[in-house]
Amino acid sequence: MDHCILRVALDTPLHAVFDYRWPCDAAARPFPGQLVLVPFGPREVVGIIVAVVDDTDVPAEKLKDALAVRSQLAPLSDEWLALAGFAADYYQRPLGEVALPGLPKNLRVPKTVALDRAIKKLAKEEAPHDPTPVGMPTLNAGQRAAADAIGGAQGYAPMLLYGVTGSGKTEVYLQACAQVLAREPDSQILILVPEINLTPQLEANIRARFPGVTLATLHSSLSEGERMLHWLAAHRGKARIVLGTRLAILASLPRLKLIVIDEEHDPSYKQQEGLRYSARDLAVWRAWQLKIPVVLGSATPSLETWHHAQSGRYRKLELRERAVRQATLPAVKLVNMEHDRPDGGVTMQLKAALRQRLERGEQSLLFLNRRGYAPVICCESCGWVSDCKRCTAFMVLHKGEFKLRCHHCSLEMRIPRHCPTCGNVDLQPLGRGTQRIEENLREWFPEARILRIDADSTRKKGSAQEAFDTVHRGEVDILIGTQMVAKGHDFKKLTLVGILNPDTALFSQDYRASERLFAQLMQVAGRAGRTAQTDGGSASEVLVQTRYPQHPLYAACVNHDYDRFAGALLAEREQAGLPPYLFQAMLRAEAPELAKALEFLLAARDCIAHDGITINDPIPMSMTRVHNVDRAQLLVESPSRPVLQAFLKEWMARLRDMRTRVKWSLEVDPVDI
Ligand SMILES: Nc1ncnc2c1ncn2[C@@H]1O[C@H](COP(=O)(O)OP(=O)(O)OP(=O)(O)O)[C@@H](O)[C@H]1O
Ligand SMILES: [Zn+2]
Repeated sequence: MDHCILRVALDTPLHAVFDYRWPCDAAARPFPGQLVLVPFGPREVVGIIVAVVDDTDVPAEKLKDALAVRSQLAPLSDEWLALAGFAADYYQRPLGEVALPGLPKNLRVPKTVALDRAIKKLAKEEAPHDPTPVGMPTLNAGQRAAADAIGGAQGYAPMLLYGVTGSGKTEVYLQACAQVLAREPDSQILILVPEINLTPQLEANIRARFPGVTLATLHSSLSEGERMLHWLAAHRGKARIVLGTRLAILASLPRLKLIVIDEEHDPSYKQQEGLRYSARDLAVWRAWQLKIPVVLGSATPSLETWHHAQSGRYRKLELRERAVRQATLPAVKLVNMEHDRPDGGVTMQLKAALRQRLERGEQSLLFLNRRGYAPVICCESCGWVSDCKRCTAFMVLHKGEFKLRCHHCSLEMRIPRHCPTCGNVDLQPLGRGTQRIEENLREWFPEARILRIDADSTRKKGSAQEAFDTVHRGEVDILIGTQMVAKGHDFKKLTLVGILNPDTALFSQDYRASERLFAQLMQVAGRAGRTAQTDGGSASEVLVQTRYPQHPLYAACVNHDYDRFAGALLAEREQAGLPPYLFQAMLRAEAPELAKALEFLLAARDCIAHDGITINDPIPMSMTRVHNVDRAQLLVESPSRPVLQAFLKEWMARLRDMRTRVKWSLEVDPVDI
């Protein structure tokens, strides 16, 4: 028998593809995109065939045989391989490290039991496809125009759906989907949401509207069995709508015809470890590659997207009003904490507003982006504070569990009974987290039904969903939560939002902080007043507690004036030479001692000529130490993306050759500076 050479991408940090021999006749060669089981060191691993060739430079005695080709699975398409290839190139990672983690775990194991079972199960479920939507509401003129623009778009068409909170962007997506599904019987649509908690609401909407359409979801809380089935349904073209979080951008979708990115401004679209990709940016590339439309929806678009919309690169579709008749944007009011001094974190004015809502049976939401009871405890007699011994951070008080916990390295300890340095027994919590506000609320409003939603209260699988359902059913009077409650949710009975302590972000050294704060405030404010007021109901309002009521960011919030605020920020960025007018990459280094990390970064800076590139000085990261390692960073900038990309490629090759024990990584288009 003859043989061929399979060139295989494997999930390893090595920047290479690996050749294997595969005995077969010329007519029965495997295809690129097929999965293959190969020996790799002492293990057997699954890789992706990227090419099938006749010869290899690997000497015959070293060349190993591939063990099995997964012929029961159709090959991943050339387009999918190109997408993974682009992501690998752009983010400077090996192809296998990008492509393989995008596949369900059960596909990447030596045994095929799970795969075979899933294939059988899917074959049994063959359902007729009927794209006819049911119960579609009548759209208002703005929604209609937007839905037609999206549904009717042909070829590569990036669009920004810029619609105020509650303007009914979801309906626009659904109607656009209906048009695409009706026009192209085989088509697939990918819808991304930033956060897993937003999937159930949208999933229910989609199922209700398209009962004859197969929907697959892809997010991190699926079991491996479910993930395999859903992934396979997408890969085989059976799932017509795929709804997922950022990882779904790498789903195999052979007949993809439309991509929707909801809440496109959300930082969760950026993966913050390993392959640090932006699902939004990859979505736009994927649309360009496939020559299909892509919609980015938001009430507070990212400045990158806004910039493209202003320059005409993206088409701007606008929804200026709330979708529900008589629902209006809430009145945003600033409460000056210098005059109305908060007691227990809440001002008199906000307390009165809460009481009024309670009396009327309406819901309120308090937003505080800090979980735990108090961010730190201290000794008032000697000044001791609860530092984490492993991080540049405080140990947060979790009173109910009698624990101090570091939110960065997860170190836990019992709350000390007395000060570790002076023995004083009177240790005080400083500042407030959501748990402490919850405790205060229960004291002030003993009759109210109070619910806290944050990462701590929703640890158990399914508990977040349960909590949100409770709110939707109207069984909560006051909801207190972190950014988890701020996004996308359509709370129908909410008429008051209180924002407790937003000021700290005003003085951050990260130039993106104000963009983020503004978006967050507008988003959380947007949860209020989403339905028409019945007679006697309260007008919806948002109270922002601040010490800086003069700050222009708050003025923009009061006026719901995203346009002007974004315009001003963009002008500032242009003047200061910052993204989106400049392109960046961040090299980070970690070592047990800061000096070693800085030393590596200095060597990295000096190891290469860099025309057209600015390399800044290495600096310690603002949170320098995490889990006993010190971290430093080096920012690289260029006004030209291609110039930066070419430089990074060469630079990374040099760094990989450099012998160092320092752990380093590169982030392209960093979001946290
Ligand atoms: N044409 C319509 N007629 C009546 N109600 C509508 C219409 N379109 C949307 N709605 C309702 O308006 C509410 C807000 O819609 P949706 O949640 O889609 O807003 P959104 O634009 O996504 O807001 P956000 O940016 O805050 O997430 C929903 O309750 C929805 O059912
Ligand atoms: Zn720590």
